[in-house]
Amino acid sequence: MQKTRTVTKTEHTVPALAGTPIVLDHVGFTYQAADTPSLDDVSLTVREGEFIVISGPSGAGKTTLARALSGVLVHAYGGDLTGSISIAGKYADEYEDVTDLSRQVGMVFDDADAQLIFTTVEEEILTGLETRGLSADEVAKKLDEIYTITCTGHLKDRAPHALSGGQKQRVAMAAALSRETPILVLDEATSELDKNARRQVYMLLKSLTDRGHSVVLVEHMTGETLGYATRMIRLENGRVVYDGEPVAETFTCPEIPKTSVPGETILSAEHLTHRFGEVLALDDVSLTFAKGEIVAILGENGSGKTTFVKHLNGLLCPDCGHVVLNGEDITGKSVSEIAKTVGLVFQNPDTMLFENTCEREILFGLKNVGNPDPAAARAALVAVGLGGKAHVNPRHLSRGERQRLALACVLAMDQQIVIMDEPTTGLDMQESYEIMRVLTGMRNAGKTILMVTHNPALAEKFSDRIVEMEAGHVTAVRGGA
Ligand SMILES: Nc1ncnc2c1ncn2[C@@H]1O[C@H](COP(=O)(O)OP(=O)(O)OP(=O)(O)O)[C@@H](O)[C@H]1O
Ligand SMILES: Nc1ncnc2c1ncn2[C@@H]1O[C@H](COP(=O)(O)OP(=O)(O)OP(=O)(O)O)[C@@H](O)[C@H]1O
Repeated sequence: MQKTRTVTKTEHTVPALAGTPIVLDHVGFTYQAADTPSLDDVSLTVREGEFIVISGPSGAGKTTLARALSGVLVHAYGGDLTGSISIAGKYADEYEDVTDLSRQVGMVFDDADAQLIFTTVEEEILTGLETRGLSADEVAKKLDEIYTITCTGHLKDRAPHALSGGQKQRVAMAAALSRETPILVLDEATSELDKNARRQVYMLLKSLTDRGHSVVLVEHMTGETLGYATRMIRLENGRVVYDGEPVAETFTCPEIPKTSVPGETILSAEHLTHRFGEVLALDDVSLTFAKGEIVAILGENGSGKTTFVKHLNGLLCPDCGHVVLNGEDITGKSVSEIAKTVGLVFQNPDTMLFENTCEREILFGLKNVGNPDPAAARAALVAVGLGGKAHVNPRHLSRGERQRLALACVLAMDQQIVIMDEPTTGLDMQESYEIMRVLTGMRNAGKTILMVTHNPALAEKFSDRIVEMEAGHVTAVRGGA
């Protein structure tokens, strides 16, 4: 039977202390569509000048905690809420709405697309600055500073929706920073940034906390935040299991034997060139891929990685050059024709999930290749650790769970070539290793795996070759593990 629930007002169990940025007192939350709580009796106080990093496995409740800390849980989500949330001296339900909250709390969530609404990058950033009552000179100076810090100046006249994934994240971050709110809550807001950009963001956040701002950052690459964060909170099953000094988290990297050697060439890209208007995204790129190998593609944001892989399954057609699959020129063929052999998991899994249960999601793809076998769908869910979620709506999964569901969809289709655009986004190191275990098993069975990643350590450890890209060019191809 369907339960009906609404958000209850937060209980005013502790005084909303003026001068204390955030206080959660015994907060519990169960989403309307869920049976178990996503937050369970969480109490914590965020003080001025703190830089808190929140870690935990996917589905632990980190995003839900970020929504509670920023107050949006009270104003934008249906469910059962217990305990009290106070922000900058007021209870969360005393704010009128999310806009009212946003004067105190800057929020950046992992889905940059949903946050970028203006027609140019400059407008996204200026809008925040203009809310602050600065003079025209001050606005111009701040704008320059933000461009420099977030490396977005060269994108200022571009349309935000037509940027690369990491470029969008940089702009969403720049827009939030421009408001200089006393509190910043960032939920996996650096997940698609290259390593250099991530470090720049951490440095910037540290400088804000040195000036008294409070920062809460949900992050899987916790090791990279050491030296910047002042406190670490680890969540598991909706509960705080660690709250203290930042520490290096330990993960066990599986030793997976390599039982195959790369075989004959299965796929080649020949002199691919692609322009988006003025932007030369790919410039004469040639690469070949063999049966039974894992190839990692690395490169800074906007270097052309996604554009390249979209040519390999027919999503993009080159201006010049060819794609050859199993000896046949497939340039210009449709995605559905190529899908029998080549599977692609997008950078943002949400763009490929639209059914109302996880099992149906996988069966949809299987129908397209003429094999709608529920047993194959279940086996794929088990392989990615979602065995218990067959009947759950994909929209009710956490980001990391959705990422794993997208992988299950291609796993079930059993294609010869699997391309994954950032397969471990939204996953912690342990879960990333588990994904690599699945991919390595496929490689050992003779399949070809291409993965775009911003995690050089994962690439070194698990790939047979590493391709490096820069400004639309391949700059290096070298051996991996
Ligand atoms: N809108 C929703 N409706 C129902 N259940 C939800 C909803 N959003 C999240 N959940 C469930 O709440 C639990 C916690 O999700 P949450 O997104 O907070 O986890 P997370 O730790 O941020 O995970 P990730 O690292 O994968 O993003 C998950 O089991 C998820 O399936
Ligand atoms: N639809 C589009 N319209 C215009 N320009 C685009 C479009 N998609 C990508 N670009 C531009 O093409 C270049 C390459 O983008 P691409 O998405 O391939 O980079 P990427 O290496 O995958 O980056 P990231 O690591 O940020 O995901 C970037 O300058 C980007 O702004």
